[in-house]
Amino acid sequence: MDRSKAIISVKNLVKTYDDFTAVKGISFDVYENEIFGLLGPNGAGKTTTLEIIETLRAKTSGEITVDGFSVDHDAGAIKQIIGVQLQAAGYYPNLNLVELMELFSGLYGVDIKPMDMLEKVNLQDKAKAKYKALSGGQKQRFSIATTLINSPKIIFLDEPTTGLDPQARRNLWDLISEIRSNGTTVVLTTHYMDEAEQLCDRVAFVERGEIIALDTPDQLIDNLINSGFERKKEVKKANLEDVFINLTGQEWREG
Ligand SMILES: Nc1ncnc2c1ncn2[C@@H]1O[C@H](COP(=O)(O)OP(=O)(O)OP(=O)(O)O)[C@@H](O)[C@H]1O
Repeated sequence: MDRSKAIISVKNLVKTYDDFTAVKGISFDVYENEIFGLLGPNGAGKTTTLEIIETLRAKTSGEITVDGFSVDHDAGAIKQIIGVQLQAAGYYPNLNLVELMELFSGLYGVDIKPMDMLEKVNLQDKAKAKYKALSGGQKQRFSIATTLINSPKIIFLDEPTTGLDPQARRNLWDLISEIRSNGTTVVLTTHYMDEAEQLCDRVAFVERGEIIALDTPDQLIDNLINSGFERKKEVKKANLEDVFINLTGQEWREG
């Protein structure tokens, strides 16, 4: 992560829906090549914020730049350098994964090798499968592959691991880390605190349209401990999820 360079800058972002204010003047930067998490309860305003940055939703007020481009004047340029997960409804049911990749690369106007994209997310064995025949984890991996088609500088992942089993989640964390290692900035939303702790360089807690904390997971935890907080119960060195992973193995096995 390069702290000297903000690749996304959000200043005083406000979004109102009729008389309801969903986002109440939030400001934050995302640094180049970090994994940045937006955390918070249902309805906090995470998806709204993401979609405004992605230029898919209009803001009410505030200023946003993405890699120096303004969402007000340069939405087209922003779309070229970001990767966004497509809605599953866009995955035509009669096409297999290779054919879908060909279709999407055509839409982006880029020339990619579909098998290379599928290999990036370890779905080469499913090249001829239809999307609906994939497991939950495989569907998510395919969806992440579609964000990489235009070799974006930044990808946005909205709850990438919701509904997945522990192995599939950990596999996806590895994939997201690998994407970052290859130089891509990642902005994600999640409800899972273990995910944020393991994966994110920095997290912003959003509640009722406001950012109530923003820092590295480590610093946020240290701040809490320094304030005198103590867990009521002694924590064991492993938890039930570790038992599950230990019993069932960690390899890719959702096929
Ligand atoms: N198109 C819309 N019209 C009216 N209200 C909306 C619209 N979209 C979102 N909202 C409201 O704005 C608030 C924020 O919604 P948003 O989807 O951004 O929350 P979220 O933090 O992503 O929640 P979740 O974790 O459930 O996905 C919610 O109260 C929601 O009902």
